[in-house]
Amino acid sequence: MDHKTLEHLQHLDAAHHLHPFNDNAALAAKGTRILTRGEGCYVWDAEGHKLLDAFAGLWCVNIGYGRAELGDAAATQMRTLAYYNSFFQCTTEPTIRLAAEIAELTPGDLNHAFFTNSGSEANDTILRLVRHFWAVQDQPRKNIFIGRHDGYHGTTMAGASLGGMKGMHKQGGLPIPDIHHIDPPYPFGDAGDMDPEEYGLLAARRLEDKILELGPERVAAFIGEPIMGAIGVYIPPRSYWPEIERICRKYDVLLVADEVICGFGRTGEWFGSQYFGFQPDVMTIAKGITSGYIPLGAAIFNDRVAGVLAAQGGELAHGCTYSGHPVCAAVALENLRILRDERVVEHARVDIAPYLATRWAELGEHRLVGEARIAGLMGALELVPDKRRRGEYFPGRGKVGALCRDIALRHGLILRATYDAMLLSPPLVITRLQVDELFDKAWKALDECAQALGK
Ligand SMILES: Cc1ncc(COP(=O)(O)O)c(CNc2cccc(C(=O)O)c2)c1O
Repeated sequence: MDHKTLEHLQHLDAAHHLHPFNDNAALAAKGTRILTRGEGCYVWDAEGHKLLDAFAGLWCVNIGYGRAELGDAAATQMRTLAYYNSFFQCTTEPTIRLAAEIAELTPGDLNHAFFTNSGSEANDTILRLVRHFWAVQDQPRKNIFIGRHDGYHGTTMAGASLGGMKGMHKQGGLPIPDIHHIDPPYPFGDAGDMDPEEYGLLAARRLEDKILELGPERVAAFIGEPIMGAIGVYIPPRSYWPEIERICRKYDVLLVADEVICGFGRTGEWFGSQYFGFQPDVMTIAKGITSGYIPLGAAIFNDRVAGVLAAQGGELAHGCTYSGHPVCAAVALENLRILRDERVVEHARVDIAPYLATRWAELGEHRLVGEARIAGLMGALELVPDKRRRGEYFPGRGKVGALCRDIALRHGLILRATYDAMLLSPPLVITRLQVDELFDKAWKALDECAQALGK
């Protein structure tokens, strides 16, 4: 793109486009980066920079960029039937086939899919339908949801309320009533010298304390990300989720796994609940179901919940115009075919994840890194002022993360920064050679960042 066109587009963007999760005034002054092309694990911007996208867009481009088969699937469906709804006792073939495929892929008896446009809407859906599930069984007061502080479940009123991000609650008077939070499992910042598995049990038992505080007869469900992504890839000890599941079963609290990030291979298993060995009653998905090529989300219910809603729930007063959109469903089916036929998840688990873990641990040797943690193909590097003093952060938490992210970009590497943690989430199709390239660029960025800090 020539410079004149780029400047003109940046001007139009500043004048007319409100970016999500951005300081739009600062961005308008700086001018937005414009991405123009993607291929495999790389994207190019309008100035011709080739960038290794170690964040897969936004946790989502699992099969990598440039897979024309998905565009072909969209075009074919669009030409045949670009849209029809699932409202008036009807639907479309790709929608049916996708619901059946999800039932096959998800663990246990998660056999019933309600389609949405996003992960946020999927979490809105489970809040409404789980409350309805208890109400039609004469327990309308069993309507409280428990989530985690710092959890992320989306940006809608319900999604942001189920999440525990205080900055989001401040904007819009959240959380909405009857949503409570417990502290998350964050070993690096919270476990001190505790044995990791002991810490996992301690963190899980916060849920039992909260249920007993509120009264089991009031608590409808617990929602959590198997690994908390947006806050900084908080990987719980192995003991955490089985204990959460035991507590939920003990008090008949539904267990909701938010698999928007962890789903479709991110951990090396198809789902994060399989990685940690627990069975959700309800699951929400988005991102990897289409590898980000087209918007799609879904709330998946087990036979118990779907059975009660069908038998006693009457007409479900809930749905979006595009629930089960045929073009989105057709693209998702092609995405899942590639994941399955090319054994992307298995290859990621068996070959790439172990190699990535080795190289990621080497980055943990850097003088700026307090902890390098990883599970499957999602990880974090905690940047600290002194790696010998655990739990001590840089002043103005987040500034160093932003600096390191910007330096990495100059080296042609995209990593996300949350506070002073550098987050990793590459396409699942990343090769060993590209992992080496990621390592080299990340090491250079850490060195330059350390030098800028006088370390
Ligand atoms: C666990 C989880 N649940 C729900 C959502 C909401 O999905 P939608 O965005 O499709 O409504 C998400 C989304 N995850 C998300 C969204 C935006 C930014 C970042 C970040 O890490 O900066 C992460 C997510 O990570």
